[in-house]
Amino acid sequence: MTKLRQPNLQLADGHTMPQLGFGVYKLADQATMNTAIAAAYQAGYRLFDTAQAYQNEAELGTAFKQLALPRTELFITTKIAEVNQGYDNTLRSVELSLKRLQIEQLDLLLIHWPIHSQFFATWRALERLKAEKIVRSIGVSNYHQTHLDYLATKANEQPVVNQIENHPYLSQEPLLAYNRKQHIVSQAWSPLGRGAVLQDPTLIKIALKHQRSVAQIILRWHLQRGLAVIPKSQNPQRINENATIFDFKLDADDMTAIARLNRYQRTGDDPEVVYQIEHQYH
Ligand SMILES: NC(=O)C1=CN([C@@H]2O[C@H](COP(=O)(O)OP(=O)(O)OC[C@H]3O[C@@H](n4cnc5c(N)ncnc54)[C@H](OP(=O)(O)O)[C@@H]3O)[C@@H](O)[C@H]2O)C=CC1
Repeated sequence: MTKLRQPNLQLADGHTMPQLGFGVYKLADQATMNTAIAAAYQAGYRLFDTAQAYQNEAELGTAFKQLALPRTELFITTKIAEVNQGYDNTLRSVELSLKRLQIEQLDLLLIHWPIHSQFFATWRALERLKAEKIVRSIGVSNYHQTHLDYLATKANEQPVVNQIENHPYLSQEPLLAYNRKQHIVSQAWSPLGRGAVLQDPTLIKIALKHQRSVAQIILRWHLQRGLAVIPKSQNPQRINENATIFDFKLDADDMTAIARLNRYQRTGDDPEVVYQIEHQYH
């Protein structure tokens, strides 16, 4: 078995988190999940990122069990779905997530999207789950600076991770700088832009120069900016390819060229819009 040789990032709460993780969004049936998780574990991934909204926590938990992966080696993240926000709903929904995942404790629990009406109630529930050691670390996802600032006005614990959309067409440097300033680790979702950036001529040129795939160049770019990444693939060869990114380096020219590709292009929803639309109804 490939021995894990990948870095951990230090979190502000004293825990650590693998910099490379495996996203399981859209992995649906048990056979596909088992194949993907087996390939990912073999390739050295230890962090697995799911969410209540993906409706595949049960399949992920079953895959861990059927493949007999040691719990102590795994770092498991899930996220509170919009419909489960609020204090009591969050507590109840986490109990169900743990059952589906067949585990006693989560390594990281995130609020999936900033929802105005439930903002503090959901966070209070996360703080309680952390105090009760049901969750080791707590964080947020899709939070902009305004949401982080708003949360900070009443939170006892600050989030240690902000999982945000990030790829060469949406590099979000100001938000990354703000996360850093607040000692929050930025974790890139859709790190490959869901495939949208893979045909970019600049990236293809850099890939040819390093004799690597475009996906590897992008993931390496994330790592060198200090981000955590959670690429998804259901193809064992690509799963392995995406993990083979610790044995080469991009130079300053490559980093500058990739930084110039930013064009504010999202693959998913804009958190500001989600927050404001929801705000109108409360
Ligand atoms: N917090 C949030 O709101 C969100 C979090 N996420 C998380 O982030 C993870 C990753 O994001 P996701 O949206 O899936 O997008 P990614 O950027 O990881 O891209 C996944 C797509 O790229 C393809 N792909 C993967 N590797 C390669 C490769 N080496 N070469 C060519 N194509 C490749 C995959 O196809 P194939 O499977 O066929 O290889 C798939 O279509 C999710 O699984 C989820 O865990 C995602 C969205 C929102």
